[in-house]
Amino acid sequence: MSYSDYGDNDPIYGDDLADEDRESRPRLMLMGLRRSGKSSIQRVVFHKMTPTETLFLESTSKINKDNIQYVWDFPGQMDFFDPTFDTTAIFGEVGALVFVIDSQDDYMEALARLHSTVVAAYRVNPNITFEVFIHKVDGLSEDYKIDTQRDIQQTTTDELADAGLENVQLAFYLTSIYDHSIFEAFSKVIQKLIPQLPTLENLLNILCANSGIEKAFLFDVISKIYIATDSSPVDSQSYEICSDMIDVIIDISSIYGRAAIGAKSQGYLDDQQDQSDDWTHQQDGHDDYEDSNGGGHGHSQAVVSNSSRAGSLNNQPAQSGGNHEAFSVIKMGNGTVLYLREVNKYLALICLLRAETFEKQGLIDYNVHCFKEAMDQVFELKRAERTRREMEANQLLEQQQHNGLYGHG
Ligand SMILES: Nc1nc2c(ncn2[C@@H]2O[C@H](COP(=O)(O)OP(=O)(O)OP(=O)(O)O)[C@@H](O)[C@H]2O)c(=O)[nH]1
Repeated sequence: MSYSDYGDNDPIYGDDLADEDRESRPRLMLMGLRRSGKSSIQRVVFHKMTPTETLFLESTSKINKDNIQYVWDFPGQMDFFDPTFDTTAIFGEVGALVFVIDSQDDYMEALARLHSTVVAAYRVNPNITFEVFIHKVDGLSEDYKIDTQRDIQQTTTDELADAGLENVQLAFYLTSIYDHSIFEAFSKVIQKLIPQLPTLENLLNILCANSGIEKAFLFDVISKIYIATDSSPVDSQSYEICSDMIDVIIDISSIYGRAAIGAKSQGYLDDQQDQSDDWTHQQDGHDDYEDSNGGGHGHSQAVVSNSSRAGSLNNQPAQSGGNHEAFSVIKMGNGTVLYLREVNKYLALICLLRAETFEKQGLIDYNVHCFKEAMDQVFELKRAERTRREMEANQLLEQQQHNGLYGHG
């Protein structure tokens, strides 16, 4: 198993997903014209492919169901008006439909295709959330980006209104695989599909308010998508720095190992150590996480201190007992502190706070501990609910068998 694999487990719901739950997980569908960048997005976000490696991706010829991350990549040339295409089966189960538009190309054909896709999908399943990625914006100037987004947004909503679908909501994102924008956009898309989101946001709000934390993100460590954040506005820089912290911690763990990190190491990072934009991968067959080097964290003079007990953010297999306790603090030259604590095997809490606030570290540690307990309860409730449903189904079955026996008698 490579570091980038989740195995049969789920980053949000944990290790013990029932088959039924796995089936009913929200599906995310990537659609768009040929060469718009669908496979690249999937590979970069979920499989740690480097953006430059995507240059050699072959065209997708059949639906690529990425069961682990519940993302389906559709071939660009697929024609769902073909009578053999079962729209009910395809769109019926979908949570979000992400339509990718190549902004570096003439996008008129893509807009026509987007329109027909939305109309067809909405007819089958009005609960789908429609997300439009205006993609490959790395090649556009800032002004041109804004103009393109305005034009695409206007044309699409006008055409939908003309078709009598003014109630259909579309969200638009400017994305590129060459920076954080694709991860941020995916975070927002995934969050809409998590039923526990309001509870998680509330818990994060309470944590921030009681600990003087300025911003808190709950990250899926492997994909670096954040699945929840407190309700203060997200600025891209905060997201980027927290996302880069994951790279830093994984790098340091992989270089110095758990022993050194467990003994609370301290060191200085500077920009010079971070020349490479290239992410390299290692495998040891044990761990769930992928190593990555670099990632563009350009913040000079940061003091790093880590401690990790059985942490799966490092290169060692998690120890028995499930005590996932990777913990790390980075103090930056500008007086900001980054605080990371592993919540479970897949999720990490990363907070941004002022150095003065961090003087009360005991309070923050305690509040984070309470947050982790509350998180466990939220997902425990989901498991309990599932068990209850199973018991009810079994009882119903027994009842029916019982009645059947009487009927025959
Ligand atoms: N500049 C730039 N190029 C990108 C970006 N994303 C993807 N590409 C390039 O676009 C080309 C097509 O990408 P694919 O991922 O194969 O496109 P696709 O939509 O899956 O294509 P089909 O499988 O034919 O449907 C590749 O050469 C990628 O490197 C991006 O954000 N910026």
